[in-house]
Amino acid sequence: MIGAFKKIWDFAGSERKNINKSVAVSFLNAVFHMFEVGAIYFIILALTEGERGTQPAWTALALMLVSVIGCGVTTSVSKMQQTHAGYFMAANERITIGNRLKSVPMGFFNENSLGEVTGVCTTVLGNIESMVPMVLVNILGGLIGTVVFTAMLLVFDWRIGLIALAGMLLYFAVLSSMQRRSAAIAPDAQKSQTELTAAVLEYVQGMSVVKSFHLSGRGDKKLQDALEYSRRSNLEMEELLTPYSILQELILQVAGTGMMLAAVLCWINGTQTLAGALMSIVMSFLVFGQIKLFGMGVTMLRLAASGIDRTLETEHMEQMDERGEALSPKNHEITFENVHFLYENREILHGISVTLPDKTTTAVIGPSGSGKTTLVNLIARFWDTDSGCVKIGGRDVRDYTLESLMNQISMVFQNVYLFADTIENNIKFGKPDATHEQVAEAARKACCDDFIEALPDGYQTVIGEGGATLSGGEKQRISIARAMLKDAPIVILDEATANVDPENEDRLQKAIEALTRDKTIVMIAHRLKTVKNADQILVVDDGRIVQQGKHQDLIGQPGIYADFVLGRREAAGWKL
Ligand SMILES: Nc1ncnc2c1ncn2[C@@H]1O[C@H](COP(=O)(O)OP(=O)(O)OP(=O)(O)O)[C@@H](O)[C@H]1O
Repeated sequence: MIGAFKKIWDFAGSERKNINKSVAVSFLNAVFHMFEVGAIYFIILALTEGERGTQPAWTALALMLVSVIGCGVTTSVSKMQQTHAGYFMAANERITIGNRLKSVPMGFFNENSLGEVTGVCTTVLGNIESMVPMVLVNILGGLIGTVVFTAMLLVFDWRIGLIALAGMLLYFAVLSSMQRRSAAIAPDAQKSQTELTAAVLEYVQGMSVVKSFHLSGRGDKKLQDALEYSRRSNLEMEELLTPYSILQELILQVAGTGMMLAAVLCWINGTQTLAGALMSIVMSFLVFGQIKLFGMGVTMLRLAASGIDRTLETEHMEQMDERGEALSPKNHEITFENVHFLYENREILHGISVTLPDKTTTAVIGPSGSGKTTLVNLIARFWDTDSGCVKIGGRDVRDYTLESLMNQISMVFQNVYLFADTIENNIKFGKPDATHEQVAEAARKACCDDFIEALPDGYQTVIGEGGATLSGGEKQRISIARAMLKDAPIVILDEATANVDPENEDRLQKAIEALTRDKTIVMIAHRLKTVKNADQILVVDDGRIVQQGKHQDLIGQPGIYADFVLGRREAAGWKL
């Protein structure tokens, strides 16, 4: 238990002071509860000793008032501190995880870990948020209450106090055995929760495929398995805990009944006054109420601790080596020096060496799966090379901090992701301090101002998650406006052709031309026109650059390029 406490304490970080305050205030709360006991004692005394008059009632009333007001104030202050501590503890951890995610290699997301991280950020941290501060207050408050009431009972009548003590020790013994056994399965219960979140997430994201293939019932096998796993592990937990809970309740009932019987017997044989006997009976209820509070806290402590373990596991995500400095190179020439790259154990790029001169356009072409995307993604350190290096302005990309590297690069993907936020904020994403005028200017250059202004709320229109409420071409142009506003000296572009109608395509082309003026451009090109106009064409095949040069050089050579252009070879996604 000490270990679990320490875990929570370490995890609380800067929120420790609020937890401290909350515990201190709940100690005060226990003190105010004592006033209640005092009030009951005065009343019992007055009733049993035949004291007439209103004095005992007034004293009891005064004590009750102090107790009620004190308890009310301390409970609300303690709850506020708990809510604050819980909320910020979880929020800070979510931010830490978010920051770490920015510098994990993209391979991390390959292994299906995204659902797991989502599960931790939602379910697990949600539990920690609501549970952790309450756990500490319950345990400490319950322990203090138990010790104080037992001590009072022992002073009051040691025989009845001993029965309470025996009941308490038995209760603790059962609790500790329950803890040991539940420790073994609590991590499994946590794991089943995160797996369920991951499965639900994947199911919802893939809903269009599920629907189009009429797969409901079969296509959701993963979800069914996750539900079954969650059901099984929760049931297992309940099956384990229920007998213990019954046994604990039984012990308290038997000890309580024993205390009552002892109180009556002591009164009958004249070794205890009637007031003393009645008071012992009242105290038996109070002391066991505090023990229950403690027991509940300890049960939750185990769950909270394993939730923290699960959360901390995500902090072990592989981080990209961050030895970099904040650099801003004078020129933006990109060089690949003998680059080898592997996905897991499969080598995809086999010793690529090439230079992309400053302020020129390089078109990368090649068959599907040849390694084009992998190659350009190495520039932005989506991955790190396995040997060799990529340089910008003569410096290895690993010499840059991720932030200063990303300041040099704008990326426009085919699959645009827009956030469920206003159009203005989506455009401002790469430059949050941009003014509205700058946003509108970027939108104008990206040829998307007309459709934005036609929307009822213009730039303040909130778009659906992933840009769901916009057409493919509109999303593309917003992402170009975003890159335009960022105005980075290197632009990496996956030229969009799919699902864009001719009118949109024309606008899209104009937007791209505006974006790429005077920049170093690397473009995975799909349009012959773009390829023809490029300063340099790289033909990638099976992870190697097999041809390099301008259109007029390559068209005359036998090889993939001429085959593509002259239609002798299938050119997926090309618009010739
Ligand atoms: N994240 C990944 N994990 C493992 N293998 C991958 C990953 N991404 C791509 N690959 C593999 O690496 C090879 C090169 O993929 P890449 O996406 O770079 O090709 P591409 O030329 O861009 O293809 P396309 O034109 O179809 O987009 C392919 O065989 C692909 O299966």
